[in-house]
Amino acid sequence: MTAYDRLNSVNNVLAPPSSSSIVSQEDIPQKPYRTTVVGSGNWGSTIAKVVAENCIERPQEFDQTVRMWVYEELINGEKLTEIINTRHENVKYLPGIMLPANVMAVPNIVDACRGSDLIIFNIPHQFLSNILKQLKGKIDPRTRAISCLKGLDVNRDSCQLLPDVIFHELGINCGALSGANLAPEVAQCKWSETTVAYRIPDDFRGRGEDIDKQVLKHLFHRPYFHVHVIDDVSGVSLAGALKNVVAMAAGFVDGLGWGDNAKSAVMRLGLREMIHFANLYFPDCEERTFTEESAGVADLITTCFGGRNVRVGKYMAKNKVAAQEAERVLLNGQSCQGIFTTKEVYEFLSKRGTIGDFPLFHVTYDIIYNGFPMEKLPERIERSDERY
Ligand SMILES: NC(=O)c1ccc[n+]([C@@H]2O[C@H](COP(=O)([O-])OP(=O)(O)OC[C@H]3O[C@@H](n4cnc5c(N)ncnc54)[C@H](O)[C@@H]3O)[C@@H](O)[C@H]2O)c1
Ligand SMILES: O=P(O)(O)OC[C@H](O)CO
Repeated sequence: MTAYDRLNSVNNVLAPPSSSSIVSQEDIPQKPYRTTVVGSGNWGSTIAKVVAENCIERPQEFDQTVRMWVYEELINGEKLTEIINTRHENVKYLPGIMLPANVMAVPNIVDACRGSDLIIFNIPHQFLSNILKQLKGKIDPRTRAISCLKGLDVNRDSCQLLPDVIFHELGINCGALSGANLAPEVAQCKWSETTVAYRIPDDFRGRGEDIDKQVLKHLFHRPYFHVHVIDDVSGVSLAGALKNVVAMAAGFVDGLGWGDNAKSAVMRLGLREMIHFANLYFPDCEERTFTEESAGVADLITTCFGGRNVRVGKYMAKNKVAAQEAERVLLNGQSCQGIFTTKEVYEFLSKRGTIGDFPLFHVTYDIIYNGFPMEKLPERIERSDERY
């Protein structure tokens, strides 16, 4: 039985080898590209599964083993890495889904990334700086990266997009993957789209020698996961981060039982503020990424209907509890990024004196962090809506 047959007998998700799997001689690397996924949460494990399926299908292009860095923890006395490597299931963060046997869980971050041609970062963004500290100085600068994170890096003086943070800390070119992608649906091979953004770096080594857009498409595209590759790394990253703030507000409206019209109003203004934020602070973003790509409006819609952020917001409204309590009760260790991003966005905009231009972002912050009554959300939006 080949590796291909073995994987398919478990997951039944592989496309039969076809002419579309054939790559031109020029694009076949001398040594198949090695890939690492840094992160093994709900989305980290799902992306590892997607990538591992493609590695099996494309043995000339990709090394068969996909290393997945796992933040080690004990589950009923057993190491999570051992569970994944023997039972091929991430029982804590993606239960009920078989991972391909070529996903190899690795507990040491440096070992997981050593010799990789492409590192796919996929962790909750509050852990990124610590991860990058451990990798700094240990990664070959010819390595390339993709960030699947949805978040921002805000400190006293700046707001940075996460692919830029990865580039600054590790010196490696980094693109982004983001879209309307609720992990449990993608993990079950339910059809969806995503956006991959990548800019070819100045030191590109050539076809068959380096990661390019075709390589990324071959690595991420599945019959159930359609990839559109574009250049706008900033737009893809920023949209993925800001939609989580809007989803929190959509959750409040859900929890208050205000209905779909109210939720649509929140989403409309949210999209407007996302684009306004991009225009003010990241003018290299393309507006059409927000309005036409899966990473933009489609992600906003899915996240406001079925994501963890909206569920946390809803639970807060229904049960009158703090965001962190809702996250703890609902998510079993998974992370609600909107709690962090709402604060980071508020702090950044306040320092620049522009928070008044962002009434939805502002009131969402006040509800989560200052106990502002969520029933008064419409007043805050209405008053400020005429400012731009
Ligand atoms: N889950 C989804 O549906 C989904 C879809 C698209 C994008 N995303 C984005 O992908 C990123 C990763 O999300 P996720 O769903 O995989 O994670 P998650 O919410 O499931 O978070 C849990 C992960 O955090 C890890 N972790 C816990 N403590 C840690 C520590 N101290 N240091 C490092 N790691 C630690 C856990 O091991 C686990 O892998 C986020 O930016 C998220 O917004 C998520
Ligand atoms: O579950 P959420 O709210 O973190 O959203 C997950 C994805 O970002 C949706 O695309």
